[in-house]
Amino acid sequence: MTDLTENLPDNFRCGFVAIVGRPNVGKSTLMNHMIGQKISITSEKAQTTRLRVTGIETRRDVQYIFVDTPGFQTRHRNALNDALNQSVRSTLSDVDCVLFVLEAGKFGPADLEVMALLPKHRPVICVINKADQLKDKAEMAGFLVKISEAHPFVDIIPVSAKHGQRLDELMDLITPHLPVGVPLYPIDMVTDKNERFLAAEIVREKLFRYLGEELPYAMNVETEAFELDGAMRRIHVQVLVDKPGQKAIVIGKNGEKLKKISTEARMDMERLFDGKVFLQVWVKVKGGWADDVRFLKQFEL
Ligand SMILES: Nc1nc2c(ncn2[C@@H]2O[C@H](COP(=O)(O)OP(=O)(O)OP(=O)(O)O)[C@@H](O)[C@H]2O)c(=O)[nH]1
Repeated sequence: MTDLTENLPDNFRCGFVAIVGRPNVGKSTLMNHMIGQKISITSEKAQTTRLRVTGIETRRDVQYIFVDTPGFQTRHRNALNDALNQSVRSTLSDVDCVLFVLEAGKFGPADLEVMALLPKHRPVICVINKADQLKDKAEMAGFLVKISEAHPFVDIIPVSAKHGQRLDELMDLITPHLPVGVPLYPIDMVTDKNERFLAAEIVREKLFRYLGEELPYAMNVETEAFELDGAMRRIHVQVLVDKPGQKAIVIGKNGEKLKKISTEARMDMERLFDGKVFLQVWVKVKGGWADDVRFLKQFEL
């Protein structure tokens, strides 16, 4: 274990940073690039981030602890989305600095809804992402003026998360807002999420990849069991959907879709965990006739 306090500069800073913004503005991409490693999953489709993911980046005199929040939901009102919105609110009141992410040239009703959640007593930096998509410099200048009038941001910075542009500058803007103090995490740690969490994230990423537009909106993925059997990891991941029809879509004809998803997920897990994995993926309908019939399809891989 790394000694956290050895050779630390006196003015070392450490604090929590929340990343908020409407779905698809690039929050996950931004965090991944700032911590230099892929932890949180990204996708072309909106709403891929269901759980808060913490990324940690430690530099010579600062430790940033990033909290990636789910997209604020306005279109689909249900219990899950209400809970997600509540989680955004409570995250924002707990952190030292908030990054409010927008997409260059776009500032619509969904952005305003998120903006309404921004805390008054916390520093908020406006990050204008996808700056690479806006070729016209004059357009960016006008956009910056419009945004600066919308909220008392402590800073506004255009970046490109995908291309890693101006991210070091952004991190320098965050630093003074973090309190002086020792690092809360070991300096070589990039995430506090364990293998159990990562297993579900990997299955979720495959579901997004292979279901595309057919993806059931209210899907939830959880690791139900995670056991070490010698050097082998035995992992059970459960996919919860709303309706029996959605279950059939996830499984596919003759179970082929789920088999493909499970196989690829297992291979990724074996690479990530550096060992053999026995993976079972279960699809379950919540709240319907199938609630008690837990089992639908099971694959031994
Ligand atoms: N051109 C361009 N595309 C980007 C940039 N940053 C992110 N993207 C793309 O935007 C899409 C959404 O990115 P995500 O990081 O998944 O967005 P998110 O805000 O975390 O999305 P949710 O999980 O739905 O809230 C992906 O296709 C990214 O590749 C950027 O700087 N430039």
